[in-house]
Amino acid sequence: MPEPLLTVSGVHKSYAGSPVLRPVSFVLTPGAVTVLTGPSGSGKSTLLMIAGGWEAPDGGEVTAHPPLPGGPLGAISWRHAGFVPQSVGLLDELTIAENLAFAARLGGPDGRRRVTGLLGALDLGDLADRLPAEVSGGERQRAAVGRALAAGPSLVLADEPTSHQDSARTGLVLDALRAAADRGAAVLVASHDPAVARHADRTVTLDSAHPVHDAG
Ligand SMILES: Nc1ncnc2c1ncn2[C@@H]1O[C@H](COP(=O)(O)OP(=O)(O)OP(=O)(O)O)[C@@H](O)[C@H]1O
Repeated sequence: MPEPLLTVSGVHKSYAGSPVLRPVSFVLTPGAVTVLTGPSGSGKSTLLMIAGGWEAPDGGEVTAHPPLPGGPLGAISWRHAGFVPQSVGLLDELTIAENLAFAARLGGPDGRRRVTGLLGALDLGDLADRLPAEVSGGERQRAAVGRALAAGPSLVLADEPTSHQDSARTGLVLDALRAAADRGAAVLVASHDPAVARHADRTVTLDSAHPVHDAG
């Protein structure tokens, strides 16, 4: 069993005194896909942001071994942490291929080959030259998955990356994430989708920060 790449230890967060993430501890290991589940509002997105260093926890620690190089703002650099935001967030003025190529530039000389492979693997080959506004929501989401993987990061953080996919395309997204793990990335996927959970090597379940009380 490889050593963990990232150790999350007792991390928790509140906003305005109200807990949004209960204390959670787990490790992410190179080669493994870990699926993060939990009720809506249990803090999955918040935890992904904390894991990548884009948000600070109120307590607990996230430690990388060896330390992952930081970008100028203190988060893990995009070269090392590939992120699929729930909001997708492609650059509107660039084509689908250019969005991937832009990220791939961070990943060295294999970038162009990696982009071509990802476009094919994510069923985006015919859409490569379209702008994000000219493709569907699911296609934009798959492009965001491709962008996250294009630099060959050692850590992949994906927030609901199959929420706009049919079952066949869910399989393509899961295969792409699995391929990233197979080449040594530690992959963390937040998802409500049972198909994603079935694909997990490990599952981390968050407790509800705000339990829903039965009105009756
Ligand atoms: N900037 C913020 N200020 C205040 N509250 C916030 C902020 N960001 C998130 N929250 C709250 O924190 C809680 C956790 O949000 P988060 O998006 O992490 O949950 P989630 O598990 O990803 O939810 P979902 O499954 O619905 O996407 C929610 O109750 C949300 O309203």
